Amino acid sequence: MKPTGDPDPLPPALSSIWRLCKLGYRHEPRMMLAAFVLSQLAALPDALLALWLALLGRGVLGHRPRLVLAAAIGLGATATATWFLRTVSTRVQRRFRDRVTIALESHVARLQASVATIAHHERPEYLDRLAMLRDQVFVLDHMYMSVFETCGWILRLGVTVALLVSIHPALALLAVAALPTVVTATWRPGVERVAQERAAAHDRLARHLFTVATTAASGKEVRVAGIGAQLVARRRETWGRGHAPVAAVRWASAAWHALAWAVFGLAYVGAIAFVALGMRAPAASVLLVLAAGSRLSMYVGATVGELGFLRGFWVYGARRLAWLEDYAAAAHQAADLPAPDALRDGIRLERVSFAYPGTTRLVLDDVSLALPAGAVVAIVGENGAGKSTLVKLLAKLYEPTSGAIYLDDVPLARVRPDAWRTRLTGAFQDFFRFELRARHAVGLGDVRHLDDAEPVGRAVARAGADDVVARLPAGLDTQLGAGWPEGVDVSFGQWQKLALARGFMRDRPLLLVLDEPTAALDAETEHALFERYVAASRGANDEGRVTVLVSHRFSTVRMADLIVVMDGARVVEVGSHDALVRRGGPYAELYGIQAAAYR
Ligand SMILES: Nc1ncnc2c1ncn2[C@@H]1O[C@H](COP(=O)(O)OP(=O)(O)OP(=O)(O)O)[C@@H](O)[C@H]1O
Repeated sequence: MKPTGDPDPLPPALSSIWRLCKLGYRHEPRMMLAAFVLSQLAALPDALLALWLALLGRGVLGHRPRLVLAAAIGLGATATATWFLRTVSTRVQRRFRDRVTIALESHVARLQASVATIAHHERPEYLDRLAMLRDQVFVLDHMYMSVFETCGWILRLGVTVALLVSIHPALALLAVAALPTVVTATWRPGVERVAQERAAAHDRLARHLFTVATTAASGKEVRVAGIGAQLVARRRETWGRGHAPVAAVRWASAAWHALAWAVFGLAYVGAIAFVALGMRAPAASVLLVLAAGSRLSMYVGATVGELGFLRGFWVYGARRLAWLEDYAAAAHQAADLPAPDALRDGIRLERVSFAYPGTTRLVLDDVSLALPAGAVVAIVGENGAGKSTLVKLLAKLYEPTSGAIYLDDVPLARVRPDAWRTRLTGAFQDFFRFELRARHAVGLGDVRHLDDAEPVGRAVARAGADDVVARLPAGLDTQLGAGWPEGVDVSFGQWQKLALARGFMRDRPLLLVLDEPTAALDAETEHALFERYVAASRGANDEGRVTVLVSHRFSTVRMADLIVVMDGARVVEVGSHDALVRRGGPYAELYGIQAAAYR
């Protein structure tokens, strides 16, 4: 299974449920066993109620006081045992669910984070699956209860059918008459789910519009543009468009289900007539058929209801989870090598082409390139030329569609993503604002040193972010983000400097990627920063670290050892600043335009 291929089918239902059960058992073996056994025990007394009623009838009609007493004691004990076992079972189940929910949530979060590429964050069909799984994970613990309940109902059903067969074997047909309800109940959730999944894209859009209309991040632009009312109206319309077909499917499936219940109702009346008039059975037997038959309808209803619930909701949650497990495992399987300790020759791209998952347009087209060990390489080109994409491929956030990247002679595709990530660091133009204490917002760049003052201070200095920290009321201990108690907001440029510091946390990376991390800073600050950084990079760099810098500012770019010029998904020129200027090609032209603007 290739992470960037067609959307993989979901794994089969039964094996997914079994995997989820094993997962629960691995985390909470004793609680799970106790919850299961208690739920089955709680089911038994209830199923025997019909038997006590029949005995009671026989005792009363036959004037047998002992039988009446035994049946009355049996009825009393059943009621008490039902209440007691249900109470204990509910408590144990609640504890089991609380614990297993935490385990499941952590499992899903770990799986998502462990998927090396970010393709699954960008493909609509995967996003829909993940969105549904994220919603369901908080309630996936109910699936265990649903499985236990189903077993309990089947147990009750078995006991009840046995009681009916003890009167006449043909009465087992009453259970057969309930089959149409089983069919419709298992069919309904499937068709409803398909309709719901079709509406998932509308749901996601509706939720996105709601977030845009209500959150602080977009608040300023929404108000200035005055689009609040339109956003609300579009949200309502999107939601309606997604849900009208779902409602239609629900009505149709409900009609079929009602028809199936009518079939069972007729069979029930027929069974009573058969025993009372056809067999001329004693009144106690008729009583048993009446009680057991009515219970049978309840048990069949509950079993199919639970099965339907299991199938319609929990099974798909379990299947999505199993899919995510397989997806994460497949992404890891292909990569079995450790990251190299040092680069001897450098990083090589051989005929690399790339189209974003779910699209066919090549945004990198047959790119071959050598990034020498120890070099500072700048990538330049117009907007959309493919610079950031190239950086993302080097960071193994995506795999090339064709061609390969090599670290010396080791294919990057074979290097374990987690191992490669420990040897690379970087800062991106679309950095994330971690609203934590400033120390942690920087320290996250190397979690091993999250709380170490010295490495954090060094990274702040390297990024030239001392001035940002100096202005924070409590220095590195300041909470960032105005939405938090005592939190402060900082400017975009200040956020960017902190993100840059985060990128400088790792001490000896093999690859440092700087994808326009200073776009919000003025040209002079950027220039000074890189001058310092390039000098440091050319100094102690035994590991052959390659620095890749994407920038639109030629005053910075010219400092690089090697400049790669990209245009329309292709590399059009490679060389040093002087060589490229002498050559008089696209680089010289772009440089000339920018230099003239500054004169
Ligand atoms: N996640 C994505 N899915 C689909 N297409 C994408 C995605 N990200 C980028 N693209 C497309 O890939 C092409 C190259 O984008 P890329 O971000 O690599 O360009 P760039 O040279 O870094 O541009 P800029 O200078 O504006 O940052 C663009 O046409 C862009 O629209």
